[in-house]
Amino acid sequence: MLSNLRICAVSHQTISSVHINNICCYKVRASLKRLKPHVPLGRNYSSLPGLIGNDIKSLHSIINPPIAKIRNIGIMAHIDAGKTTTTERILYYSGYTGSLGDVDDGDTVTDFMAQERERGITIQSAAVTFDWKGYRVNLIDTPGHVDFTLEVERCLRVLDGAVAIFDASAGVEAQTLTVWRQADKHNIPRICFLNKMDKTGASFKYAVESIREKLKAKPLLLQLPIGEAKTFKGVVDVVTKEKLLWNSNSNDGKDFERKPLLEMSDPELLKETTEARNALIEQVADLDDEFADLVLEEFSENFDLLPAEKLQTAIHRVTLAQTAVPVLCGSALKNKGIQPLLDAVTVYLPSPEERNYEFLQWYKDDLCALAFKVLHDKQRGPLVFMRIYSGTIKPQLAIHNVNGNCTERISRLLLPFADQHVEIPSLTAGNIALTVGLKHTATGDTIVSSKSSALAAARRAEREGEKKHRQNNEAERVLLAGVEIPEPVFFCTIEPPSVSKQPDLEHALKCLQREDPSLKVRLDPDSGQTVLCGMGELHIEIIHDRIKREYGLETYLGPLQVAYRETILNSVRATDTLDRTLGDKRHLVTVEVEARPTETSSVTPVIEYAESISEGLLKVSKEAIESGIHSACLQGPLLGSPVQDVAITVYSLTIHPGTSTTMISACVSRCVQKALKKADKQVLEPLMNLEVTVARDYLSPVLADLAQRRGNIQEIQTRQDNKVVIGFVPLADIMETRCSDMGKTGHRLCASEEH
Ligand SMILES: Nc1nc2c(ncn2[C@@H]2O[C@H](COP(=O)(O)OP(=O)(O)OP(=O)(O)O)[C@@H](O)[C@H]2O)c(=O)[nH]1
Repeated sequence: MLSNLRICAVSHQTISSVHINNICCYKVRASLKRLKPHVPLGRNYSSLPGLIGNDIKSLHSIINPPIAKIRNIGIMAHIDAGKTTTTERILYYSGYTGSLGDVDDGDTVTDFMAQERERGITIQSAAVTFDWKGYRVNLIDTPGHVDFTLEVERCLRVLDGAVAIFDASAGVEAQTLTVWRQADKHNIPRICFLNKMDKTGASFKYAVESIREKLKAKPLLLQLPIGEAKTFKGVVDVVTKEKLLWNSNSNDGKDFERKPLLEMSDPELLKETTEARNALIEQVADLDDEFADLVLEEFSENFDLLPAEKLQTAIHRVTLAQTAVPVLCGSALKNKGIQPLLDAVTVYLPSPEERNYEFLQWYKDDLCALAFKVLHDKQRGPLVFMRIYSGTIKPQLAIHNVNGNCTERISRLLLPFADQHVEIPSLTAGNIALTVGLKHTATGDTIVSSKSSALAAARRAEREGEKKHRQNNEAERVLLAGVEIPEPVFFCTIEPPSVSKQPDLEHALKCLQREDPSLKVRLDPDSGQTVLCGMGELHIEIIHDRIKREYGLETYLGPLQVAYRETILNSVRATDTLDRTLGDKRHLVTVEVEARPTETSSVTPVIEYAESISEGLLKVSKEAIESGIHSACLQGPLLGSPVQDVAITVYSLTIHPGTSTTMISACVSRCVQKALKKADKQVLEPLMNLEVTVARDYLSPVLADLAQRRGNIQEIQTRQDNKVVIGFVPLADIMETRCSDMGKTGHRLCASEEH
C-alpha cells in the first residue's frame, strides 16, 4: 500500500490517556533470524610502506600536508540517497581502491561492519583519508537512518565542510531536512550533489526547486545535466562552459572527455549554458560585494570575458559564508559526475584554517583535539578518532583529557583507512587521527597536552572576555562543545544466557556505550533486570547482534516498549517525616516540598530551595536531597515512567543530629513522590515525524490508515506522479507498521514497498 515510508523522532507529546496494554510488542529476535552467518569483523594494521602499495607517494606527503590543502568533509543525506556508493567511487577514482565496491554486493570499503555489509546500510560512520589532485581529503561517510542520527551529529561536529547527497528523483526527503538542520547548527559549509540522475523519474529541476523551497537555501547551479533518467550521459560545467561526457563503453567511468561547448556542434546547449552562467554570475554578485565590484568594473559589458577562476573564488567565499550552496549532479551507480564532485570539494569547501574556531586563539600552538568516535578492538583495546584543531599528536605522547580530568598516554598513532590503519609518526593541526592506548577517553572529550595547558587556555579565554565560558570550574571553560545526546524512545530488557555471564554482559554494554552515547543502560529497580534504551528498533537490534558477534554472548531481549514519560499539570505541596531508630541511633527528618510544572522542557527535575533554608544547608545534605529528588522522578506515579518538565522546591527541612544522608534522601524521595501523586498528571509519548510517498490512487486508504493510528496530517504534497503525506504519528501506533516494513523488506525501516 505505502510506496515509501519515512519516520523520524521529534518529541514527546502530551496525550490525554494511554492504554499501556495496547503497546504492540515486537520480538527483535524474530528478524535476527534472517541474518547471514557470522562474518568476522577483522581490522588490519599495517605499517606505512606495505599498506596502500604503489599508491603511496612519500611518507611526508602522507603524514602532514599543508593545512591549506586539507579538506575535512562529511557526506550526509537521507537513507539510500547513495552516500556509500558515491564514497566508493570517490575512493576508486582517488586511487585508494583498486576496484569498485558495491553496496548491493556487500563489498564496500566504508561499510566495513558485518551488519553493514549484510544489510547494505551504513551504521557507523567511517573515516577515510585519501589524496585528490594534491589535496588531502579526510572523508566521513555517515549513516542516513534515523536511528543513527547521533552518529551523524558527532561527525558533523568535527567537519569543515559537507557534501549533501540527494536522490534526484525525490529531492529533499525527511532525513535530509534533519541532517541539513544539524549542519546548520554546526555552521558547516555545504555543496549539494543530485545523485541518481540515471534513475527513472530523476528531475534536476524538481530536485533544485525542493532545495530552494524545503531547505530555504539558494542553489548555485554549477552544472546542468545532459539528458535525464535513461538518457543521462554527462554534465555541462556552467562555470567553464565545457561539456563532460562519460564514455559509455568504459565500465568504471574513469575515462571521460571534457570539451568546450561550441556554437557549431552544440548551439542549443551553449545557449542554455550561457544563460545559466550569466544567471550564476548575477546571483553570486548579489551575495558577494567584492565579486560585484569586479563584475561591475571590468565585465559588466560581457560576462563571457569573466575568467572561470574569478567566479570560482567568489563561489568559494559564498559557500564559506553559507549564503548559498553550489549544486552539482551525476550518477554514482553509473560512474558519472564523481570526479567533478571531487574537484568541487577541493575548490569550494574550506580548509581547516578558513574555519573560524574561536577556541583556537586560547591554545595558540598547544595541542587541542576533540575525540569524536570510539571503537573497541579486541586486540588493541579502544581506538579513539580525534580531530586535531591545534598542535601535534605523536605516539607515546601523554595527553590530558579535560572532561575526564585525567592524563593518559597514546601508544600508537594511525591514519584511518576504513578497516585498514596506517601507522604514522606524527600528525598536525587540521587532520583526523586514530589513536591507540587511550583507555578513559570517550566520545565528545576535549584533549589537550597537559592540565597546565588547559588552565593557561582557560585564563586566556577569561582575559579575552569569553563570558559564556566563565563557569565554576576553570577547566570547564575550555571544553569544546560536546554532542547533544537525544533521549531514547524505545527500551527492552536484556538478559545474559546464564547468571555467570552477567559480568561479561556488563562489560560488553560498557564498551558499546562508550562507542555509542545514544545507547542507555539502566537497572530496573523492581525486577533488577538490565534495561537497554535506544533510538529505535534497528538500533537495539544492531546492539543485540553486536553483543553476539563481537562479545560472543547470546543474550535474550524482552519485548520492545515505547519509552513514555510523565508530567504534572499543577503545583502541589507535600510534607513528610521519617523517624527511624537503627541500633542506638535515631534518624529523624521532616521535609516540605512543592512540585510544579516547568514552562520550558527539561528532562531532569529543576531543583530550587526556599531562601530560609538555602543558606545553612551543608553540601552533603544538599547532595542527599538532590539524590532523593532525582530518584523520585525516575518512576512517575502513573506508569512508572520518568517524570519530566517538573520543578521541585524544598521549602523546609529539619534534620535531627546524627541522621544519615541515606535517610535524608529516602525521606525527600518519599515526600516528592507524595507530591507527584497528589498533582494532576499526564502521560507524554514520543511522536514520530512521518513522510509517506504514495501513488495518487492509494492516497485515501493511506489517509484513513493514518487517521486510525491517531496521525496528525500537516501537509500533502505532489511529487511527480506521487502524493507525499507529511505529518506526525505516535510511535506506539506505528510500531506494527515499522515491524511489517522490516518483515517485507528484510531490514529497512524506510524501505520502498510495492503496493
Ligand atoms: N539508479 C541509481 N541507483 C543508485 C545510485 N547510487 C546509489 N544507488 C543505489 O541506491 C541504493 C542505496 O545506495 P547506498 O550507497 O547504500 O546509499 P546510502 O545513502 O549510503 O544508504 P545508507 O548508508 O543506508 O544511508 C543502492 O541499491 C545503490 O545501488 C545512482 O546513482 N543511481
